[in-house]
Amino acid sequence: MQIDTTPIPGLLVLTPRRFGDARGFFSESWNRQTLAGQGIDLDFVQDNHSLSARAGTIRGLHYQAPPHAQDKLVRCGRGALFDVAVDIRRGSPTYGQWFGQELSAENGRQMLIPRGFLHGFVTREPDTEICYKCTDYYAPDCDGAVRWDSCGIDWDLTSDPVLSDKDAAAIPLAGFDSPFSWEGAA
Ligand SMILES: Cc1cn([C@H]2C[C@H](O)[C@@H](COP(=O)(O)OP(=O)(O)O[C@H]3O[C@H](C)C(=O)[C@H](O)[C@H]3O)O2)c(=O)[nH]c1=O
Repeated sequence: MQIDTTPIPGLLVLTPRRFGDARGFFSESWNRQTLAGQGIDLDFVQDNHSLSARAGTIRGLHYQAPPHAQDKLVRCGRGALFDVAVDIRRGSPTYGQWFGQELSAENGRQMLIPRGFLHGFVTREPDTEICYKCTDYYAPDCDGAVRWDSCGIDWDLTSDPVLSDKDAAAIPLAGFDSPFSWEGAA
């Protein structure tokens, strides 16, 4: 597994090795033992999968607050998307900074997003599917959202995004009272 750092501490891009042959390829998209040997030991308990029919669909920016904060390992199963994480760990030297990465079925890249980040993505193709593992279960009472257009993210949109009502009504990052701190405490 190739592990690349990003300008934001803790936020990583993982690229599994692909074993190609005449049929196509095989890759291990996650192996806990292998990654623990590379210093990444996460216990995923839930696997999520969503399909977005239209290119230009934005889902996010979401977080799940403590005590049910989630680390996420995100990949694109079909199509292509631009995956974004925003650091909202109070006291972090990169608080409010964002990083984005093109994830596609073709490039096989994954984003490893620690708890303490907002997560969102915009689809680049129709019928794009995202699959991501989480280290805690869905907890609706801890679910939160920040406006997609309030963090200075360059989404590279060519038209208005497709949004859920929840995302369209989300609060801006300015004035947001983050439940996360740099030391990882709630
Ligand atoms: C997240 C989640 C949702 N749901 C149900 C609740 C709703 O009835 C329905 C759609 O939920 P939502 O509109 O929040 O889905 P997304 O807009 O794709 O939200 C996700 O997208 C961003 C990018 C994320 O990183 C989060 O995992 C998550 O917030 O699925 C569940 O049953 N379990 C879950 O874990």
